[in-house]
Amino acid sequence: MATLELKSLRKTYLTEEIIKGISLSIEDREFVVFVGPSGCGKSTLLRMIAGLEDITSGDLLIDGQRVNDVEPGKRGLAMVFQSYALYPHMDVYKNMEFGLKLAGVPEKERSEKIQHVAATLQLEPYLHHKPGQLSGGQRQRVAIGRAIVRNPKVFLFDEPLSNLDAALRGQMRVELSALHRKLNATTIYVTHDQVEAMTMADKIVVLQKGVVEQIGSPLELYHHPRNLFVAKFIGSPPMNFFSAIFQNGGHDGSSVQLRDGTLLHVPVSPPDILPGTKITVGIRPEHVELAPASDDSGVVEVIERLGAITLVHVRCADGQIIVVQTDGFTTLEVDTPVSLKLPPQHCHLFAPDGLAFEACRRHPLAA
Ligand SMILES: Nc1ncnc2c1ncn2[C@@H]1O[C@H](COP(=O)(O)OP(=O)(O)OP(=O)(O)O)[C@@H](O)[C@H]1O
Repeated sequence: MATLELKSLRKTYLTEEIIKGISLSIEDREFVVFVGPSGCGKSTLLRMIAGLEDITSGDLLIDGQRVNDVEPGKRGLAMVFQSYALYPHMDVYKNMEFGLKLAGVPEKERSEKIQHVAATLQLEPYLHHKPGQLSGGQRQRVAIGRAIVRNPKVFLFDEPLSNLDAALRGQMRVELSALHRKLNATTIYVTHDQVEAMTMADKIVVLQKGVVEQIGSPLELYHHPRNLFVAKFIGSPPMNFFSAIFQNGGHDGSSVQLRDGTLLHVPVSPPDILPGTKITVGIRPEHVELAPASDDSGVVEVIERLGAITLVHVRCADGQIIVVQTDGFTTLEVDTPVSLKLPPQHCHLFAPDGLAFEACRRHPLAA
């Protein structure tokens, strides 16, 4: 059982503030992913939780106890690093045994734990191999096994899959999710890869420049991004954006005019902005509708056939490229003139400060 609470955590290196007052609660057994672009502070935040970095100000609570000054080994956490950090001269068994030995666990118990974890992670055939004789995925499993044998209250993962190739990353994502279900331990996972965040997390924390941009379930972030940053960061291929002019609005929605003159009435309530304000309309590739056209308002420039789906890149009259996701059977060809339709119920509106207009519709799964 482990809950964590971060209360206004701050971290300053010399004069530069890297973590700028982060507050969040992590529930028992939750799988929380910190995601954000390189340099946003996610590893620093994880290391502060692990006790590998001092906390400049704020409180860190584990199971309700303030642990700011508790040394790393006594926090009940285990961390898995991107670099695996295995001892090269020790075999797999000894790598997993090392921490247990230090903790004074008797030999019989050590052996039982290691055998059990090795079976869980399918590492039994490699127990007497050195790390240099293992593949990247196997090494990562050893690093995870070394964390598991210590039976920590909380697992911390710092970009554990980024040294693996794409296929292995996909496989390890599934394995880690299954492992989390089996171990049921609170987990904090750092990545810059939004696909990892979307596929593994119960809760995603999107960070930028040391502040939290949004916290929510994967689908909440996908369907209801709080601002332009989250809308751009979550989703692959990313959301399309158009500039538009806000006309007027009320409780039932907002009227906006696109650059080509099209009027849209989008069912989201406007913030306090004036008619004539320049805003941004966003729509995901799977929501844009394509139709054959006789004029040259849009032309298919590139077609990416991915099997089950096809991504159609359309060049609009103003030169902007819009990506449209269609099914795998589309007969469209490059250079075909097409028109784009933006169903208003799927449009997101963002005010000049980047904040999303208040959503008055909810996606059924984005609780
Ligand atoms: N020991 C340090 N001294 C000074 N600045 C540091 C130190 N460690 C990290 N930083 C700075 O803090 C910022 C956040 O770094 P951090 O490693 O937490 O980012 P990140 O989001 O994990 O990035 P990445 O995905 O590239 O690992 C960066 O600008 C980095 O240069």
